[in-house]
Amino acid sequence: MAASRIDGKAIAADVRVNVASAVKALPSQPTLAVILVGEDPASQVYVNSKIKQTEECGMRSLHRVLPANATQAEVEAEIAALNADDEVDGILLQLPLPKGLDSDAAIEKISPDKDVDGLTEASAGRLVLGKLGLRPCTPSGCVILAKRALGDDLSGKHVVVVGRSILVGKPAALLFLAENCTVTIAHSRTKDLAAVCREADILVPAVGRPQMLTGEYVKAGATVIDVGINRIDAPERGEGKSRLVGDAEFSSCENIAGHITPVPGGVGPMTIACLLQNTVLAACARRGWSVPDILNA
Ligand SMILES: Nc1nc(=O)c2c([nH]1)NC[C@@H]1CN(c3ccc(C(=O)N[C@@H](CCC(=O)O)C(=O)O)cc3)C=[N+]21
Repeated sequence: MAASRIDGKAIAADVRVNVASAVKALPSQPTLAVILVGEDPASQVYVNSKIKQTEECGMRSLHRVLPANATQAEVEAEIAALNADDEVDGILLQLPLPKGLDSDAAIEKISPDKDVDGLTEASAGRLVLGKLGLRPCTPSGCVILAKRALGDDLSGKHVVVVGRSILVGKPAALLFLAENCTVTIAHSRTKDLAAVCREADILVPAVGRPQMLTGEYVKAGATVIDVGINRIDAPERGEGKSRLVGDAEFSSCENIAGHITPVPGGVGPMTIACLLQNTVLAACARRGWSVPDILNA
């Protein structure tokens, strides 16, 4: 029997509706600042959709564009100015930066209070220590999707995260651990990866290899939350055409899994929804407002 699809697009829209109601309940409008360095077309598309969705949720958005040949000091000066601007609640530095710039060093300049991507050392430390803080967006989206499929209580579920990246794999493992899951982090050196993956109640492929995890990696009835967004050639659609696929091979996994996220329309839209939610949370923490109930659900 085919797995039921977890509709990330619809669930992200639900999250944004909640964010918009939360914004209405606040004393004033939160502001998200997005810094784009260079003219990478894919980054421009992402940034534009972040700006559009920020405004649709009733928040202010600031857009800072630096040329591709900007220096490290210029990028960091822009961050410093936004840190110092009391109107700004969240700062997002669009990644990747052009070659020659040090993104780790730049991210570290973002005030942890405004770190809506959850990527600074302070945010990572708070996550590890179980302290209040801003959580990385893609992993938060994965937890929300798993809860929509399985219910809010994930305790005791065996989660296998495949991939140990700083951006996704590691923080996803920690967020599922905070939900009282039993967590395994598998990676390129894991022995008999398929057998490890077949132990998973919730399988989270986050390796960046198109369609690597086939149905053989999935336990019958398991939930697959596919983090991969890979663009591959699609000659069947015509010369030079491409399409997006996940790290899981959808057609074979769909026959075995109980629930599965599609790509596109799965984790991707949740990343931006969680960014908007983080902006509200950052505004509340910075300004001493209580978090509207609708976001505590
Ligand atoms: N500081 C920073 N924070 C980020 O969160 C960040 C970043 N830099 N740089 C780039 C990556 C990528 N990313 C995506 C967000 C949404 C979709 C998304 O909504 N994708 C759609 C498909 C979009 C399409 O059709 O191309 C989907 O999966 O359905 C994808 C990718 C955020 N990133």
